[in-house]
Amino acid sequence: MIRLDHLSKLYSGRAVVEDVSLTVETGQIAALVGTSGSGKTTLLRMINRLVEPTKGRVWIGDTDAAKIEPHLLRRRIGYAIQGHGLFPHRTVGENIAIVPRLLGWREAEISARIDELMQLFDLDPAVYRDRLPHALSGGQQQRVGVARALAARPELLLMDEPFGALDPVIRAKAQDDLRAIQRQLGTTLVIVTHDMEEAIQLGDRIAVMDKGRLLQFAPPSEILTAPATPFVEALVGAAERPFRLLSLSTVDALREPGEAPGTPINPDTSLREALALCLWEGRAALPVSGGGIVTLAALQARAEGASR
Ligand SMILES: Nc1ncnc2c1ncn2[C@@H]1O[C@H](COP(=O)(O)OP(=O)(O)OP(=O)(O)O)[C@@H](O)[C@H]1O
Repeated sequence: MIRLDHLSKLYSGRAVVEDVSLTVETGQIAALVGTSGSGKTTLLRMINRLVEPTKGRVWIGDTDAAKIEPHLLRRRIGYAIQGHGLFPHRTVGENIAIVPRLLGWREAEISARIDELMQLFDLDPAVYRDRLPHALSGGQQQRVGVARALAARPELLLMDEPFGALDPVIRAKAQDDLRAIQRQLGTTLVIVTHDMEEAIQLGDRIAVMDKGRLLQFAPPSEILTAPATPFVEALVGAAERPFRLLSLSTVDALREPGEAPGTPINPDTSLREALALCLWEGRAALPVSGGGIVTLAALQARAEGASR
């Protein structure tokens, strides 16, 4: 668990983060969103003391972060940034090994960990381990950046726009991979993003920031259906809200008994995709593999939850 307790940062008397309190439970993902300059990066960096808070405290479990030497704290907390920040003259394997080495792991253990992470991120160690970062694609470099941040099995991972530079297809894949790996490892994750879709897709909770203040901290469905302020509503995008709400659940959630013609769709299909299929193909219901149907009426009723 990580708890931010009345955290503020002032530069020359001006608050860029103002009195922010929030708790991220162990194994959950919190996504920080907000306009440029709203204080997201500053807030994130106060967690690992790359920026020292002016007021307030950061609790990592029962430990007050202010009581740990910053360099020791940063070995416990993974940190991945846009543009990955890999050392260009060290191989992929050496990059991943940096924190385990600082922590004094045995070489055999480090080597096994490099292979394990590379496989987890779909990078064949036999091919990529001894390459320099420039001999990898941007998406691969980004994955190495995240693997490196996870190398020492941190309880907490901080990510600042980690997928900002990736094209939309690779980005979607990277998000899926991150979510799967995070679930598997049980890591607590705080991620800064400009992208509301990404926040909705990844966040168990979304923190919306504006001018240094936290406007709302709630699960995506609540941010979509009950935005706390007009600003949150605008950021979520009134026109897209029904679709974003539908993207949160799968067909399984609305499956009902019945039969419908056509090729059955997978129960893991998102409600958003199911609605698109109904509309494009002019159908009132779709069959679901394994039995049952999902109806256009049920999809519309669910989407209307967003505009209430
Ligand atoms: N070291 C610093 N000295 C003075 N002002 C700073 C410093 N670091 C950040 N700021 C100011 O604090 C405000 C918040 O910056 P921050 O980078 O936290 O915002 P952000 O929400 O992450 O923005 P972006 O999405 O553009 O990265 C900005 O107005 C920025 O200019």
